[in-house]
Amino acid sequence: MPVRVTYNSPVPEGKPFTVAQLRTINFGKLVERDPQEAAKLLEAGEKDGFFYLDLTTPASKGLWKDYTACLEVLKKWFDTPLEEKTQYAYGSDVQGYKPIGTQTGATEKSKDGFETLRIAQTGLAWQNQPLPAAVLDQSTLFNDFIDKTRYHVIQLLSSFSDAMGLEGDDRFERKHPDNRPSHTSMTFHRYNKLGARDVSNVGHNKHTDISSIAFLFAQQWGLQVPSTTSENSWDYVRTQPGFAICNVGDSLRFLSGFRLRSVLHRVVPTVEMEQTHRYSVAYFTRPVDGTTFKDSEGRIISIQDWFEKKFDIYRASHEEQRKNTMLTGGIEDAKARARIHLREEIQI
Ligand SMILES: O=C(O)CCC(=O)C(=O)O
Ligand SMILES: [Fe+2]
Repeated sequence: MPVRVTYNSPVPEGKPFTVAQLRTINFGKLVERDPQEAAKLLEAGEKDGFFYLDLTTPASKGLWKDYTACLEVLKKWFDTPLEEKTQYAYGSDVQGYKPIGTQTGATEKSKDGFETLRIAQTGLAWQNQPLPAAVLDQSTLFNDFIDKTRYHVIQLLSSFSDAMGLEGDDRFERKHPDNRPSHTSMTFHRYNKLGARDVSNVGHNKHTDISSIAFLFAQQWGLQVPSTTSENSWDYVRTQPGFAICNVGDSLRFLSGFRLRSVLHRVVPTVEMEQTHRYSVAYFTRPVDGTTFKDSEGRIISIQDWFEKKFDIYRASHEEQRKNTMLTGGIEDAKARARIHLREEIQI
């Protein structure tokens, strides 16, 4: 029986849709080093690869509030003319502006439907690729937001290490020291509403993330993960205020010897996006430069190489993307897909 709900639907009224049921991890309990919560985190990492992180306790230091304040700044900035925004398009995949349509879209032959402003880990201070004044004028706010998000991610990495019994240099957080360069980046996305993009610009094609952990703030429908039950069908990920949506990326999958799951996901236009832009903010945490691991093609590869190859694949044609395991990490077969433990059928 469909469940009655009170929130908006991603699809036109009366049409059914399915929602992935993810585990929720309490950040406060991880900080207290509660072994049961760390075990639950490990289970979420092994089985689903995606989980909610409850940021509503004091342990989160007001992170959600910082996110909403930064988002307001970016919403205004995204509304400035394209010529203004392209001044910040440095061709970098960690810093500055990316216009719409540079990657493949969610449907065959389409291009992506989102623009981004990226802030590299130390990017607020970069003189050679400066960020827009709107961001630099609020650098304390943005620095706080990045630092607090990072604090959460390092805790997650440390809790994964605890739950897996890792010691010394094998611990995941040890691959992410603050004082070494990395390709970590805070990324603000705007998925343009229908009138503000070409119809051939469609969402964000299926992929796994390069990151060790991707830490997502979103308040609107659009994100999907593969359905547990049928090939080629997808479940929506529900957003909840005060909760981040976290996922394991390729780097952590590889560093964990394939024990943790890096899950396929994509973003599709929703009914809301006929009228309204969709915004999401992702902190893509990447191990420091020089970190190596065995990838899904069996090669020993550095994080910088994986990063470059993966971005080439994000930009390649759909046909090119199908030629190897880089885009999806080789996890598209039915067995690998059928892991997220429950789903809910909904009709509004
Ligand atoms: O916008 C989202 O909800 C997810 C974005 C995403 O998957 C990505 O940028 O890698
Ligand atoms: Fe992603």
